[in-house]
Amino acid sequence: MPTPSRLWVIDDDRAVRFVLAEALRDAGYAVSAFEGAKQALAALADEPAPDLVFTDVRMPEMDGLAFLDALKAKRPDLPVIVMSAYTDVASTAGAFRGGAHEFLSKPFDLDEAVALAERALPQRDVTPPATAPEISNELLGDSPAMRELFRAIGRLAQAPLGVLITGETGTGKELVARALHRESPRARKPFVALNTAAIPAELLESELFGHEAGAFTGANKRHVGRFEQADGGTLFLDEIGDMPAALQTRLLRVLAEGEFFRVGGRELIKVDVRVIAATHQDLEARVRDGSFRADLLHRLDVVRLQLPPLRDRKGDVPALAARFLAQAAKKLGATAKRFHPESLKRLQQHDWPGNVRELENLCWRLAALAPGEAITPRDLGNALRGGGTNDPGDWTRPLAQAVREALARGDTTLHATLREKFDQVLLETALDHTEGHRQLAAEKLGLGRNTVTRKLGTVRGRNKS
Ligand SMILES: Nc1ncnc2c1ncn2[C@@H]1O[C@H](COP(=O)(O)OP(=O)(O)OP(=O)(O)O)[C@@H](O)[C@H]1O
Repeated sequence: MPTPSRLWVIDDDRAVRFVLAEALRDAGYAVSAFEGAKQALAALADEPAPDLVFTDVRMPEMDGLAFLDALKAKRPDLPVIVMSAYTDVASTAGAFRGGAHEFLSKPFDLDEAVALAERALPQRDVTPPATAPEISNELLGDSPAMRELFRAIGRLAQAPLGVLITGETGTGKELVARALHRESPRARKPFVALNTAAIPAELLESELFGHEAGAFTGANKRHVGRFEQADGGTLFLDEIGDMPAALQTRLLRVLAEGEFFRVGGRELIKVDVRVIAATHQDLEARVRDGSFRADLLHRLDVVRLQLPPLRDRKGDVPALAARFLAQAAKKLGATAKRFHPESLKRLQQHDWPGNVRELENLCWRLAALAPGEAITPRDLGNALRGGGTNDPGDWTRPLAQAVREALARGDTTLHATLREKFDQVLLETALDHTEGHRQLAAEKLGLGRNTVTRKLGTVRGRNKS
């Protein structure tokens, strides 16, 4: 499996940064995002250079063109895409003079940005969404529940039945869907995944069914939807419980008839797609409260696969941990570490609310940060969530100091700016922790998803206008 190209996104606007990084990740790239050019330059000293960079121009500390100069001095061949809302000749010419590969004017279409990335990465091993990097992960597990699951996958892969995969977040629902596809007669055709919760409701319909040029403001070229992309193969609809009511109705019709119109289109599109849906929600409860259609549930839920949470199969923890440490070492080009037996015991005592994903993230952090070859309980104490020191005094003291200084300067907007900063740190850290997964970030912060979306700003809308 080729390693995905590594992309950097640098923008001080957190919303742009987030949606662009997310779109590029969806396209199969490994993406790191930075809020400023300085942070990106600092990262260049510590980690291998990326394959492609997207950078904004106007940023507070160091502007994108100065960054471009600094970057080109170190890496003359690295392609850089410069993004800006200022498309005057001076800015664009400045960018190209500085060696920019492309100029992307804001607001831009995310598809356009992804297409640009594709073109800017010549002769790379193309990793379309159908073979995103996670696929190299084989499902691992020796517990009775997992063995039963593997048998079910073997049986179900051959049958053209709808499958509903349920289980808490991070339990491996997507991995199971990929395995079902890989073992099926459709294996040579695409596997296309779409996370319903990650896409704003107003864009979801065109994401699923495509649109014709001019179908709505911002639709300047034809877009082929995920259903068409998955023709002959499998469409994985994650977080199906979050699908808006109108779209549930449309999806039901398409599933029943196997044909549809693109948004704004007249041509009837016929597809042969196996739909596998997943959810961490209790869909029966959603049917009862009227937010999910019973007939859609029945159509999707021909066979149900229930994934057990990691806390119910802690026997699988050591093998998973060893696998993740080995994978991380390989990616980081370092010698593999191992867990000290005492550390393994602690791992098995932990409750794993984020399931396998939480364990995987922990292993990656430890592979990078633990000082010795054997990971000690002390290393774990620092890395395991809930095991570290969480004294609120840690951050209130510097905050009080900053407030004192700002008051001394005569600042009168302190509450608004600090509150915004507070939200920003909270949201970005949570999104980073959940790898950009909004619903999960909202849950972890004890907020509603809508609140998180509102706080993040409606940048997609802004982008399209
Ligand atoms: N049994 C397993 N063996 C190996 N890796 C696993 C297993 N289960 C999950 N993983 C890894 O854990 C991570 C999370 O898995 P995945 O994305 O499939 O979870 P999910 O249930 O779809 O999560 P969400 O509901 O948040 O979308 C992935 O990197 C996946 O490779």
